[in-house]
Amino acid sequence: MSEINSIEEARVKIDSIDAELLRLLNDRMEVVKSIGDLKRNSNGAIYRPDREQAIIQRLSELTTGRLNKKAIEAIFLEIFAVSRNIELSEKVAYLGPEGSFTHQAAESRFGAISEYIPLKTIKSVFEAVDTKRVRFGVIPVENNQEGIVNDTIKLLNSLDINIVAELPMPIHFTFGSINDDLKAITKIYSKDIAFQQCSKFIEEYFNHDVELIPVDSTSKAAQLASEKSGTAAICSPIAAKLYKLPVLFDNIEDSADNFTRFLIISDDFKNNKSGNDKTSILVKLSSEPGSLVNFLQKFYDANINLNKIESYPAKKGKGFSYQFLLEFDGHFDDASVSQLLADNDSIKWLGSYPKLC
Ligand SMILES: O=C(O)C(=O)C[C@]1(C(=O)O)C=C[C@@H](O)C=C1
Repeated sequence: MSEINSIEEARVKIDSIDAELLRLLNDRMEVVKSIGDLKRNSNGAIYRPDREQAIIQRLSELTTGRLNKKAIEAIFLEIFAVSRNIELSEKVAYLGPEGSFTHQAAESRFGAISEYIPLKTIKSVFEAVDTKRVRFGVIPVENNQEGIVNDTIKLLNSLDINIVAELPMPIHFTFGSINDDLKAITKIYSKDIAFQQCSKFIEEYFNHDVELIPVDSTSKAAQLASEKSGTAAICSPIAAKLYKLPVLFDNIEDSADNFTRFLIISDDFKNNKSGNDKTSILVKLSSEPGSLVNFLQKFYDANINLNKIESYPAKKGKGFSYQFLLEFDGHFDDASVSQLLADNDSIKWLGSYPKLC
């Protein structure tokens, strides 16, 4: 690229490149529209995380300039979200309220312009998907500090719903207030758990008396703090944005590795192989000596790498049997995986999807 000597000169260049980018993006969207028409005729799914991952992977291998995989992913996830809306606007339900971390996770995948429906419980998200009121649902499945979300597993077990994709997301809290002088703040709103997870920040930054007021959600906290001087909220970045609450500090949590894994769910959904996939299953095993060992032996024999195993007591008649959530490398369409899952009534396949964590 030729040398640039002034900001004005750089901006002329940027304007011309942007015009070219816009022309190319419009060309892309024409092709996307045709794919949408073809999918409508064949009743195909609009959202294909396997294809999106393959595109990002291909471009990351192709890149020679300043854009690394993370940057390519950030740009292209928004392009895909716009593409999907051009193909067909699909409704997405998530565990609300608006401004929750699940909302943030949903937006990170479905983009800013999708139609979102916040619902009060994980069960209502599953039901909205099950009754086809929405095409996709977004719910949390585990947090590295709090463990697995039992409701999610219970509902995956009882309904015919599949996992379409996983969304690992670091959980960062922000501190927002309409006062920029911390001494003026006498009340902080948030959820109990957020106070616990940000206790060092509160201790270090507030040596005067401050009242910690627990509310139902961090979005509610952001709303209250946006309305009243002398108050503040500990909330998600998206909640602060939603209620136009000025952010004074980002990432105020004690532990840098607070991390939640969300799932995107849909009914009757099967991804194609992306080349780096994970499969989740639920399996019921009788409580006899060796039943778990015998089952796990099959994974060893088939050379399949296990990522997770969690147990749940499952009530059955008078006694108890045991149910396990297993996650392992591979896709349903891999011969080794399909053989392992074949003809086994005690296994429920939950989904095969691109592995992101
Ligand atoms: O390839 C497809 O199936 C498309 O619909 C196109 C496209 C894209 O924009 O590239 C859009 C949505 C899908 O999730 C995957 C890819």
